[in-house]
Amino acid sequence: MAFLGCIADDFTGATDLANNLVREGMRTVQVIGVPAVADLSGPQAVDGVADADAIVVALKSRTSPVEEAVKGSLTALSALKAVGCERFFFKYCSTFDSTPAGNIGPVAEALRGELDEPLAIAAPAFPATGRTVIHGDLLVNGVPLNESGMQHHPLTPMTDANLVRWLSAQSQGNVGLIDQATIDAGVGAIRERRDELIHSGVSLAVVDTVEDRHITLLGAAFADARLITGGSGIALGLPQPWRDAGLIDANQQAASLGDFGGAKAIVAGSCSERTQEQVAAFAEHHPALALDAVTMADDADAAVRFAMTWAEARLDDGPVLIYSTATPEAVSTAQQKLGAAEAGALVEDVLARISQGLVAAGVRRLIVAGGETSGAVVEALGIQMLRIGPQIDPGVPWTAARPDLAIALKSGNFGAVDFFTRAFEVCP
Ligand SMILES: Nc1ncnc2c1ncn2[C@@H]1O[C@H](COP(=O)(O)OP(=O)(O)O)[C@@H](O)[C@H]1O
Ligand SMILES: O=C(O)[C@@H](O)C(=O)COP(=O)(O)O
Repeated sequence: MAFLGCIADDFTGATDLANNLVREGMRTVQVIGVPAVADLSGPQAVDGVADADAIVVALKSRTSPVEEAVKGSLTALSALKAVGCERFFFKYCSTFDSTPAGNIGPVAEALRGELDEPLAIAAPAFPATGRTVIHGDLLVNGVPLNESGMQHHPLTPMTDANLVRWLSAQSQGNVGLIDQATIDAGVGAIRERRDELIHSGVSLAVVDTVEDRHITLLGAAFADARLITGGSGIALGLPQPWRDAGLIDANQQAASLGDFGGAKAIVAGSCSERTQEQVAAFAEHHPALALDAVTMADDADAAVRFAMTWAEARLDDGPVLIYSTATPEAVSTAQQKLGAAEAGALVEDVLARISQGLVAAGVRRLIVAGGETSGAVVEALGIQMLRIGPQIDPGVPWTAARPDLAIALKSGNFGAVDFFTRAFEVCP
């Protein structure tokens, strides 16, 4: 019976979390969306659920209206409770992707209320990918979040690096901070600070995290919490204290995925700085097709047909890349013409239909870049569950979507610059 139930607000985030849990020796199943949650128990139960230590439910709730995000997350929580999970994890982005309206605060508060926990930590940092929190400020490779490129995100522009302020704007309750000095003072000091915050009426606490040792200390201090909220980094610190307390089994090996043949393709809808670099690096030596959002708006069907004709002529010769990845200036032009949400939805829809076409044309190893984009693609492909395989770079594993389809969901900002070529060398 699974011990840990996780609710992830997007699909790349869900595989990132599942990857870290697997690396820490927990048998982990990732299921897709609220419909799949209904299949967690009973005779139709998704394969692997019965033996899993952790279940990760991937939602696409990061940018949905607040009420929808809260409702979907509570539905996932009750399904996870129904299959016997005792601890819960709300996974959001290591760059805290959200708007001043939500959805991190409202979802965290709803889950905390439902679980009757007095306080939940907010722990987005993932030092292995360069995300740290110090004095409550989120840094990406040492640069404040609001200067890191994330201020230009098409859907969740992050214009303030201070998470206490950002999370307070989204929350009804009070938000506090557990700072680095307290964490360095050890588990006892962290727990004292937690109690102090609870007594002063704080219900969400941002935690500083600069190095991996902070993750270990926080994991030990909060191993008894029923709810953890954060990025996948904090999940690296939890399995060992749970094992020490006899709550989960000894270390398990991640299953290998087997062999995948067939054609290879990449679909990129992320406009993050790192994806822009990865697209440029790949396009230097491989076929790459850029799609323009404004042109798509004129005739989306024609854009899909054009991309498929282009891809089908090249798939036999090696991996191809189809991308809408664009500079902040190009994104802003498209958003002014179409509206930000409308442009995002249109591009996601076109890339999702192209992905369907690619799989129908024989692609068996598919990389998708971008969290929202991945959500749209996985939904269009009708995938219900992903089995986690080998890691390509921190936060991004290959997964098996079907016995004959390997898929890697890459967060916009994750992966080395040569990710798109190297991924196919790691591929099962
Ligand atoms: N050229 C473009 N113009 C406007 N919006 C775009 C363009 N390309 C992609 N988008 C949208 O930007 C959003 C990128 O978000 P996402 O896929 O989550 O990437 P990331 O992982 O970098 O956050 C998606 O909604 C996508 O459809
Ligand atoms: O925590 C992270 O950075 C990732 O797991 C994640 O959530 C990525 O989201 P996108 O950048 O939208 O892919």
